[in-house]
Amino acid sequence: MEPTKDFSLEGLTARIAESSRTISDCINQHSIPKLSLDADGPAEFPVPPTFPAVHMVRLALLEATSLLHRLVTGPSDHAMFIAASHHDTSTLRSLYRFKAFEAVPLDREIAYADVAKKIGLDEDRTTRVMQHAMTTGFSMRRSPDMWYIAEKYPEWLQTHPVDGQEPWEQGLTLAFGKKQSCFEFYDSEPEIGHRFGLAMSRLSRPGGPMDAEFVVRAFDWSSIGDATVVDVGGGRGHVSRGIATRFPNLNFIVQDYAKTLKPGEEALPSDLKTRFEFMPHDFFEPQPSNLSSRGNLAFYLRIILHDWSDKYCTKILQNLVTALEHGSMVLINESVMPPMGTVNKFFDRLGSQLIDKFVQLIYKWTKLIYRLEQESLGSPLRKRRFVASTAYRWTPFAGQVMTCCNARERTAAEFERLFKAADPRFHLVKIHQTPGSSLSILEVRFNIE
Ligand SMILES: C[S@@+](CC[C@H](N)C(=O)[O-])C[C@H]1O[C@@H](n2cnc3c(N)ncnc32)[C@H](O)[C@@H]1O
Repeated sequence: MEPTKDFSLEGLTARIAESSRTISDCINQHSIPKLSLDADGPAEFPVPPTFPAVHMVRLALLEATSLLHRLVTGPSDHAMFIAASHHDTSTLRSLYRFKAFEAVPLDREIAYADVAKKIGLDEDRTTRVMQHAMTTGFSMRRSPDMWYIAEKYPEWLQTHPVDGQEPWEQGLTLAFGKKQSCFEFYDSEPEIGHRFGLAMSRLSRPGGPMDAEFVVRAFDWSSIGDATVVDVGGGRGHVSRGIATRFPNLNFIVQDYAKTLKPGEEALPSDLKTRFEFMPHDFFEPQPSNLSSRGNLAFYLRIILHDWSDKYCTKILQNLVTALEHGSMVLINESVMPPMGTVNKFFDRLGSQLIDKFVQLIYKWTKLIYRLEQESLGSPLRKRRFVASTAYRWTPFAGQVMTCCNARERTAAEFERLFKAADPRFHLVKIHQTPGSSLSILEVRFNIE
């Protein structure tokens, strides 16, 4: 479906009607569960990926509905809603903090007064907070994996107009009065740290936006031969486990904070125990000098660099160098942002990993890839086969890492610059992308052009 050109009320509504019909027809003809917001309705868009054309239509429908909403709202009300949208997140946070989601049964209605009693808050404010949350579409029937929302970020910007690239230069510092990186904060607040660990594993769940299965498919892990993969900042080792079960030639060292590693080590299935080591290691320290005695090493960093500013990413990369040999492989598993304006407007602004899977198809079909490569990489890299992984620029993560970590999501060109700044011997060889994954694998080799 061609990008929307007619932004009039009539043009957008006609497009919405047409797209809706296509989706309904597909659902009816193939006995697919109907779209529904009921508690027992499908949790995700129910049309399977085997109907890629319908997913493109869905993308067009989301774009048109989002534009229609903006059109009808009008610029000044739209700006006002954006300015007030932090109340949406703050009410959800309140509900999360008081475990209100757990207090609402799945199978029956409950009075506000009873929720208030369960969570230990007064009825009036419980009611108001819940009602506000419900206006955002929350049915109050699921417990969300909440991310920290740095409401204090605008205040930070106002008082700190120069970016020192330090990880504590963000909203959390103002909100909690502690000059800490968000990871030091999680480490000092066990309950929140635990929640973050759970959220990370959940994002990688089967069918989730960062399904670990994509890691297995994006890259031919058998190509690195008999090797030990060092999963730097590997959390509970959940992603390494997925790779290990498919590639028996690989052993794994999972590095992270001791507290983070512990539940992963305890949950490791017995058949993987001989192939895994959980090694507490701070990635701001050089890799242990005895690591090279482990034979062929490959380093793997998944969703690590996006948590840090360039200054700190440079240190993380430089700390690998003591353990690298000529030709060593460093695999960076991250979102690679496409340039602004090259994607569907809905995703430019809002982002959604759910639809991302189909955008690869759009790229293929519309030959956008070549343009993207040229625009994002510039002439020296033009001949290489780079494929932008994510179709959206402003992901929830881009906002999250900016406001909570003083960090950033990066384009392919920004990654390339980062590798060179860390050490000119790092060479970005290829960006591996699997349709469906919101993350790419950037294959970096040490000292090999
Ligand atoms: C965004 S999570 C990614 C976890 C895992 N790689 C994944 O893909 O799910 C970032 C991880 O970096 C870890 N981390 C943060 N600072 C660290 C440090 N200085 N040294 C080692 N690990 C660190 C965190 O504990 C967390 O597990």
